[in-house]
Amino acid sequence: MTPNVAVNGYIDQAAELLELRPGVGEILKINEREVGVQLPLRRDDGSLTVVQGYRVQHNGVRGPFKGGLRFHARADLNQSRAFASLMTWKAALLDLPFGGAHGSLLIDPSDFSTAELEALTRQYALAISHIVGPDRDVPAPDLNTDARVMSWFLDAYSSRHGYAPGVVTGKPVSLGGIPGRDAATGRGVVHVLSAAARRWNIDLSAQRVAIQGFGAVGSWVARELDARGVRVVAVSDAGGAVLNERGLAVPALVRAAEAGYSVADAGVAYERIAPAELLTLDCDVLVPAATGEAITALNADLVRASVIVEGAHHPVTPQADRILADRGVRVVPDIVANGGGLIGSYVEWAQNLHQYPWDEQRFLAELRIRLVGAFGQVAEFSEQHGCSYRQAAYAVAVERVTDALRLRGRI
Ligand SMILES: NC(=O)c1ccc[n+]([C@@H]2O[C@H](COP(=O)([O-])OP(=O)(O)OC[C@H]3O[C@@H](n4cnc5c(N)ncnc54)[C@H](O)[C@@H]3O)[C@@H](O)[C@H]2O)c1
Repeated sequence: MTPNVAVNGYIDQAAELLELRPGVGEILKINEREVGVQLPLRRDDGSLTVVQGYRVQHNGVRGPFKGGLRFHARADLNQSRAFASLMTWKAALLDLPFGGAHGSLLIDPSDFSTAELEALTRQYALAISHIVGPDRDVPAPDLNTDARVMSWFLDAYSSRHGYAPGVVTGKPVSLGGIPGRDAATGRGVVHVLSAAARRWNIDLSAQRVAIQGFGAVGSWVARELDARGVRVVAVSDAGGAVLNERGLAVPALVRAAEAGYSVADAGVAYERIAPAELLTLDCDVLVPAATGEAITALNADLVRASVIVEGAHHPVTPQADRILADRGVRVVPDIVANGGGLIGSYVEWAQNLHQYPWDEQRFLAELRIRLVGAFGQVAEFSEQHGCSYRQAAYAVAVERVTDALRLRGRI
């Protein structure tokens, strides 16, 4: 099942829970705009090539579109459709004034020089400059894109439209980015896990946590848990996985990852396990923070954690979701759990619009308040309607977007 089909299935469930009138569910699934661009590039060796790019804008009734831009050879339009829709629901759930968007350039960035990537980014920015802007659509880094790519995008856009730092987020701090953004998603996952533990009367300090993925999200989940004295017993990355029942020395693993090593080669005497094994370890809390569709119908029966907090996008397939629900495993869905990055984008965009910088402490407070608030709303809806947290999260979000559509007279 593609992520797009999965997200549309969740919208159908929300429409049913909210008893929306026929036809509304279909309107919630369509994209307002899908733009394809073909970018000719003269390569460093003088040869010519053409690169395909997309920008998908899902639903903008609650604010400008917002969403990632990725460079990936296997990125496609369907993937962008799913991520754009997911972003609409995440923004609505967190009550941020954005709609969802997503874009991609279909390249393997390792095949291109820095100068070629810069030229492509600038061309892409100009090719879609009529549909982006601080009050239209605000791209952000995603897979294989970063603050440098956002700076090129900002510069190309500004050359045509004037100074507009709010056209992208995820910028360097000196160009209007915010300190603390890198850590926001991982820290946010831990705020949500803490709120869940409080609600379910779980003593977090007694839990054993396993984290799949040790990148921007997973490593910050580990750091934040470690700082709170919670035992991280296993972590993995694409190169391997390590386990220690007594708890891993997170700072040593972070140092190894920052130096470019796998956690499995960190030089610490831990038991090595296969990365796939981490998902079915004997632990209390599992944080999938690497790839989509990590937990499927094939391994959901084997998961031994009693709580899963989705750090990655769509790490649990709908079939796996049903198996886990039947087994009583609690799943905190991605649209609330990994919303910290989007809150960071919102704060960056807001400070760019006002030209009034936020300090890190103010941002961190906003992060906690919004995530804990959204988690509470999801939990209440779930308890009132006897539905899963995922169904509740989508229902709360769908209700907000539907309200905006109704008030604007569109439905
Ligand atoms: N960075 C953010 O702010 C953010 C926000 C929301 C959601 N997400 C999602 O979270 C996930 C992780 O994002 P990130 O920014 O940390 O990416 P990243 O590229 O920084 O890190 C990914 C990590 O996963 C590891 N990995 C890859 N395949 C693996 C496998 N099969 N088994 C174990 N580990 C594996 C990589 O080695 C790396 O450690 C993605 O799904 C992303 O879309 C990220």
